[in-house]
Amino acid sequence: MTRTVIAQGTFDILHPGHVHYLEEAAAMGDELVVIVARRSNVDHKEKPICPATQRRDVVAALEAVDEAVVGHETDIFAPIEEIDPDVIALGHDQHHDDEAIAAELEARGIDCEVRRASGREPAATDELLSTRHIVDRILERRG
Ligand SMILES: Cc1cc2nc3c(=O)[nH]c(=O)nc-3n(C[C@H](O)[C@H](O)[C@H](O)COP(=O)(O)O)c2cc1C
Ligand SMILES: Nc1ncnc2c1ncn2[C@@H]1O[C@H](COP(=O)(O)OP(=O)(O)OP(=O)(O)O)[C@@H](O)[C@H]1O
Repeated sequence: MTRTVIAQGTFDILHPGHVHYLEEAAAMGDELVVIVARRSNVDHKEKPICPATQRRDVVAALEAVDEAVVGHETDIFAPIEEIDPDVIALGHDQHHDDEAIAAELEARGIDCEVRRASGREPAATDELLSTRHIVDRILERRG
C-alpha cells in the first residue's frame, strides 16, 4: 500500500533548508504531498511576498514532491482529511505542537503519525537557510 506523507509550510523564497526538509519528508513514505500555507494563515512572521499559487507551483517542481496544493483558508485539517496521509512531517522549527496535532487527528478519526524532520546544517558558512535571511540580505545589499 502507498504510504502518503504530508509536509507543509510557507515556501516563499526557496532555499536548501526547504529542499532538505522535503527530501527528508519524502523519505518517510512513498508519496509526498505538500500543503502550501495561504497568506492569511501566515500570522507568526512576515507575510509571504509571492502569491500562493506561485509558491505551490515552484514547490511542485521539486524532485522530492509528488503534489503540492494551496491549503484551506480556515480549517488546516480539511486538506488532511481529504488526503488521508499516513505521516505528517513537521519541520524542525515549526511552532506547531505535535501533541495538539495528534489529538486533533484522533478526534477526526484520521490514523496518522506525526513526525519531526531535522534541521539542515549549513554546508557552507555563507549559505542562507531561511527566507527571512534572504530578504534581509537583499535589503542590506540592494535596499
Ligand atoms: C498539519 C498542518 C496542516 C496545515 N494545513 C494548512 C492549510 O490547509 N492551509 C494553510 O493556509 N495553512 C496550513 N498549515 C499552516 C502552514 O502550513 C504553516 O504552518 C504556517 O502558517 C506557516 O508558517 P511556517 O512556514 O513557518 O510553518 C498547516 C500546518 C500544519 C502543521
Ligand atoms: N534550514 C532548514 N533546515 C530544515 N528545514 C527547514 C529549514 N528552513 C526551513 N525549513 C522547513 O521548511 C518548512 C517551510 O518553512 P518556511 O517556508 O517557513 O521557511 P523559512 O525559510 O524558515 O521561513 P522564514 O525564514 O520566513 O521563517 C518548515 O517546515 C521549516 O521547518
